[in-house]
Amino acid sequence: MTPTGADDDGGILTDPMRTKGTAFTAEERREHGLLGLLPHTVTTLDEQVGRCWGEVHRQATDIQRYVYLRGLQDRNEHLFYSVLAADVPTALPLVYTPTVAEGCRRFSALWRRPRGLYLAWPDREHLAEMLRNRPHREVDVIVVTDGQRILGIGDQGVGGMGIPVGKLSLYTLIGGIDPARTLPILLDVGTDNADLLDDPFYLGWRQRRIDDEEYFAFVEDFVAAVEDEMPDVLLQWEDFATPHAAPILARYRDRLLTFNDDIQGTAAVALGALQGATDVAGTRLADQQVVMLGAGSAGIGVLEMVRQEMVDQGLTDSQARARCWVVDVRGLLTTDRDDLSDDQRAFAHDPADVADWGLDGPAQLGDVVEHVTVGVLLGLSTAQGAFTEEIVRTMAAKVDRPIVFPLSNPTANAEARPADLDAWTGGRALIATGSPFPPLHRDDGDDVSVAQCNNVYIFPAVGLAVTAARATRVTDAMMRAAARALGDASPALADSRAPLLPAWGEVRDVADDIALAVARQAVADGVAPRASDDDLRGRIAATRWTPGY
Ligand SMILES: NC(=O)C1=CN([C@@H]2O[C@H](COP(=O)(O)OP(=O)(O)OC[C@H]3O[C@@H](n4cnc5c(N)ncnc54)[C@H](O)[C@@H]3O)[C@@H](O)[C@H]2O)C=CC1
Ligand SMILES: CC(=O)C(=O)O
Ligand SMILES: [Mg+2]
Repeated sequence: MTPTGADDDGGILTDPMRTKGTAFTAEERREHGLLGLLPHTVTTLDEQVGRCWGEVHRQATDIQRYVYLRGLQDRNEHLFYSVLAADVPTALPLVYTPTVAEGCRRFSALWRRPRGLYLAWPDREHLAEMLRNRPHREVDVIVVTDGQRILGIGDQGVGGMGIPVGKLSLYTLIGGIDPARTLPILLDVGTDNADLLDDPFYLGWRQRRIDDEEYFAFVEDFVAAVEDEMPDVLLQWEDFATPHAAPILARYRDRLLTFNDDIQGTAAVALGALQGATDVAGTRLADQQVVMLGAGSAGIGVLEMVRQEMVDQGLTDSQARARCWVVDVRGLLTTDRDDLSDDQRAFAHDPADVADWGLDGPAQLGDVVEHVTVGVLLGLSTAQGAFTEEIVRTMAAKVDRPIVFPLSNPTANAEARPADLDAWTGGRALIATGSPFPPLHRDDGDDVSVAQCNNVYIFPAVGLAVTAARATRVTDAMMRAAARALGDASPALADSRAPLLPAWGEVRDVADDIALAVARQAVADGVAPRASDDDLRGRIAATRWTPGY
């Protein structure tokens, strides 16, 4: 509906980027022809925020809170971001993991309004036209998924769109990217989820996924169309299945401004958290045996950065690899397996390394923990409860401060619950999780927060950095710089009882610090124009969008 007042400016009341809702003043109501279209009382933004939080809390379930907040985002973006900013720790689990998983599962049933672009395979001849139909001309950041591996809940088809939408709202909340300059994209290439194919209300292209030859050709056409339409945009790949994620990154990382969040963002946050953890443990990463449960793109991506860090700390490449152990659904990665990709094979052990363990079949996680003095146990496996009491107690019997990160999302997929890890290790475990968990209770009555080791600490800051610095590529060194800057901000460095990662209340300031480190590295790597630290700081501040009328 367009108001028809004397100075009608084309629907300011219903434009989510410009509306103030009940906060339009009496003068503004007259000026824009809104008189009579709103209830009499003029409210402040703070009052609106209070009213909205009241509504959020009155909802019966988290998925209802998610639906309410998504609706608010579609109605009034300034108010939506003001609401999130007013209570980040409460808001984050509602717009992101774990609730967003349910939002993706029920995407078709919950459909309200369009947001972003749906690029479906049957429309592949019209990619350029579809990109030109984007709601906002100038775009700084795209998050794209094909919905095949959404968090740890598998193929959600078109419902995967919940993830780009959620991630981009955090680009704005934490990284200060103008919401009108963000674009969520869903590549709809079908789904292999039988429930969705049978669902009469499924809104995506109701076919099985296309084959790999067609798939990679479609992705190439998509990238080419993005290059034509938005040559400077940051293109973030999100929640692609492992067989597609690494090849896509390898193909495009030197061609445009792009990164894979699950591979590189996860690696950077994990390394940042490990910096605090090893400091508290009084060791170096290079002195640890590191076990990764899960050999998907996330697990291998993290280990690759762990390997680089160990080499930086003085190990040779082969010494570093020898300290990394990867266990997947079949067992330990060993060089005699014929089901490994090149990325996985790079972390496979010689079967001779485990020959004297006396095993009948492949070594499992329990075997590795029994025969190796494991200091760091990481989980990116989607396997709920895989860090069992026996495994954790065995590990904790050999090291003073076991570092245990169950990183799979959403909450139900976590490899262990922090309270259990804490109990099994007598409070010695240094813990970080992928999704939020309640704080740990201490005997002295204190509650200690559990760090949420999630790539949300990284991607908004990287987006802010490349936008501010006008970078043209995302280099490995830039992701390492992000990890170091995050690690430097670990509260555990100053207080060994504190969480391994900064509190959500500080996350925007930390994002500024990470962005400066990343931008500086972009300049050093020659992928951004020369600029002094002061220039970069100024540009980061100028890029930052904050909500308000
Ligand atoms: N905390 C964070 O920031 C992030 C967390 N993740 C989480 O990581 C998880 C994995 O993601 P991807 O690597 O893309 O998935 P993926 O499905 O490609 O890989 C899963 C891996 O775990 C292994 N696995 C599955 N069940 C297992 C079991 N019972 N025992 C041992 N290994 C098992 C599989 O063999 C495979 O190697 C997801 O839950 C995702 O939400 C991913 C990115 C970021
Ligand atoms: C956090 C994230 O990117 C994931 O679980 O896939
Ligand atoms: Mg992801």
